[in-house]
Amino acid sequence: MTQTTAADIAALAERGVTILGCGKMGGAMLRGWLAAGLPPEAATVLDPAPADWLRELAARGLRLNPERVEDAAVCVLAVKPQVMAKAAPQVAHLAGRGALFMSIAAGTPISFFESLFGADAPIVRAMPNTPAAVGRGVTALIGNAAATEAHMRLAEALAGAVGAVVRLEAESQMDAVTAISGSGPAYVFHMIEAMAAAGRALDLPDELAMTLARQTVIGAAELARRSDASAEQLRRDVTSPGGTTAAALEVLMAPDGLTALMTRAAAAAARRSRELAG
Ligand SMILES: NC(=O)c1ccc[n+]([C@@H]2O[C@H](COP(=O)([O-])OP(=O)(O)OC[C@H]3O[C@@H](n4cnc5c(N)ncnc54)[C@H](O)[C@@H]3O)[C@@H](O)[C@H]2O)c1
Ligand code: PRO
Repeated sequence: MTQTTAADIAALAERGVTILGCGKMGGAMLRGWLAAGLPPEAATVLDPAPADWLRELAARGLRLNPERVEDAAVCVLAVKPQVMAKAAPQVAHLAGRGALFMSIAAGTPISFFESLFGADAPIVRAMPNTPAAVGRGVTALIGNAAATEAHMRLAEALAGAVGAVVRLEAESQMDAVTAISGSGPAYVFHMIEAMAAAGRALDLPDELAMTLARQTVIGAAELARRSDASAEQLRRDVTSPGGTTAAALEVLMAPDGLTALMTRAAAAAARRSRELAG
């Protein structure tokens, strides 16, 4: 894991960061960088349908859809995998300026970007997640052969400004990473929905069921964050022998319970990630 320093952000601010596609994920990362001290004028956004908050930031110095981007320390590629081939050529010239390319697109392999930008261009493939918007993301990354240790540190500085960072040993791990941490926040949000639905099935009113489910997930996550105890120990701490939790866990931890279901779900996500590679 890497910690981002104010000096890292200052270095990025010098040559700027360009974001190609600033929707949910690119936007979440940009929010985190701005909160970490990146000045708006150091950010350039290329997006044909920018959100209102980006237009507002443009009034405070952010460069929005300039005719041409002259330079960037880092160019973040954050469009959907399906539009990458159409969108990425507009920043290909930055390879000649020594920019580091950082793709967050699911499924899209480094080789795809090498064919666009050249194998000499430093390219980092990263998989962040949306809690980056509140500085609680986790990003896994790996570089191509042209990415030096300095490039990797730069990518880690950017990702580290919005949460934890892990370096992968092989690009082949990326499909599994995407299935666990990239898509994972959606599983947790669905857990809130599922718990609320279970509460309604037990005759709780809608709003009360949702409040209890949401606050329970928030509280459990915060406890997991602050505690040194393992997830297993934290689970045991809730579970009185012969009590209510034990009764529920007998269902959830059955051979066809949550682990089996989660394993199937993550396998489906990893399969889809491999398919997106084309
Ligand atoms: N959403 C997530 O949780 C998440 C997590 C990790 C990685 N990713 C990856 O991030 C990328 C973006 O996903 P998202 O969820 O933010 O999607 P999104 O649709 O919210 O954002 C994509 C943005 O790209 C813009 N765009 C479309 N065509 C463009 C073009 N030609 N040039 C520039 N911009 C263009 C769109 O206007 C939009 O704002 C995807 O590749 C996805 O795999 C997403
Ligand atoms: N969102 C993207 C998707 O669903 C990638 C991980 C999270 O494809």
